[in-house]
Amino acid sequence: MTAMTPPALIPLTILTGFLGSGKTTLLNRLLKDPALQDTVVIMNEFGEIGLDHLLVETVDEGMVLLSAGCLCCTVRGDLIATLEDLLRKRDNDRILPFKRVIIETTGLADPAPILHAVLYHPYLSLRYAVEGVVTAVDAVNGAATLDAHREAVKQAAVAERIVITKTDLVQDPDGLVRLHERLRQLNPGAALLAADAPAEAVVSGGLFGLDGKIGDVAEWLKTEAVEAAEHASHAHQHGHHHHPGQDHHHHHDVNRHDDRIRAFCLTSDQPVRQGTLDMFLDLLRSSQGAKLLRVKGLVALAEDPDHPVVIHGVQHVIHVPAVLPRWPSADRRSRLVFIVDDLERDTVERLWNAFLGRPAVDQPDAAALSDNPLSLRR
Ligand SMILES: Nc1nc2c(ncn2[C@@H]2O[C@H](COP(=O)(O)OP(=O)(O)OP(=O)(O)O)[C@@H](O)[C@H]2O)c(=O)[nH]1
Repeated sequence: MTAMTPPALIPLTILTGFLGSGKTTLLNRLLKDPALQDTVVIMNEFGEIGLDHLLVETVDEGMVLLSAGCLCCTVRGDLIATLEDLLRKRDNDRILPFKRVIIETTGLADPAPILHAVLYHPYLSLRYAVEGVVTAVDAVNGAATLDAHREAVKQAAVAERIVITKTDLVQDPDGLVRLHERLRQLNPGAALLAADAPAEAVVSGGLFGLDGKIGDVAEWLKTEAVEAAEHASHAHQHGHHHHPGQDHHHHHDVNRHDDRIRAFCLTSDQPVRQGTLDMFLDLLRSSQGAKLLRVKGLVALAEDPDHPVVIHGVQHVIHVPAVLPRWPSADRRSRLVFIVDDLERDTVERLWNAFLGRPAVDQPDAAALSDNPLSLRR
């Protein structure tokens, strides 16, 4: 290998889910699957996984080898330090050249900062390819947990994939259908998987493939699903308007936590100038950063419309991880998918329209907004 060859990216999956949602049980199954050989699992403490029957040997303090060829380590210092330490040991041949990392978060963790820490670390981002967030949701207690804990709602909202666990214990099939609907509404872009889904389906699906090449961007973006959910929710609200009192239980399902989190998609048929896009994203993240749980996009730049740029953001950082050699499909609209917390679609849309030079009547234009971003606040 010459110094010029960048090392292959190591896929990294963040596994989250509320306390008792079944993360560890899921992980235990995944680690026995030959498809996930040479995986490193990072967790908070070994006690969690019930390793005894899988344990082969202790490799190092805080690191053990499991029978299926996986390494398991605990977080030492912070997560960044642990991920750096793993790379160092791997590069020095002190541990097997692991091919994948799974981070199991504690049940109360907000996965966004973890994602943020890895995605935007100057060195880690060159070595690890984030495959996304997988959230375990309990089929029996999931709805009650979402009602009671905002953290659980956020975990489901930012997931790329949601695994529904404990379906074998379900006694109310309608309740399970409602849970599915609720999760679809909360996070229309996420794949909903059964607890026995193939290991590969649970851990993979990120923007980058194992070879470090860009993967299926349309699959990653899920624009259609987000747009369809928006239309459905719009029609639903209008339906309610005209028929008050009908379909009442449906509304009761959607509580305040869910209501504050939204997924929506903004598009432009016209290519966007690079400077305009930069200013839009900059203003958005500086004024609303904490509320941006995820931002994903594919944008045609006016300067080079044949090579769309991929946009990825978590909270205050939005970046361009890749420029594509071509459009993934005939749909050449620029599109940005947002998952936001406590932020109105309208606020973001007005900003987007203003920068695209299509302000609605009585709305400030881009120049006015750049001078005074606060004018967006209602
Ligand atoms: N019947 C059944 N029980 C399950 C399933 N998944 C998990 N459980 C049980 O649910 C309980 C909690 O599961 P864990 O896997 O420990 O959940 P966790 O999310 O790791 O829990 P914490 O680490 O405490 O946050 C355990 O008693 C599991 O045996 C499932 O699919 N079916």
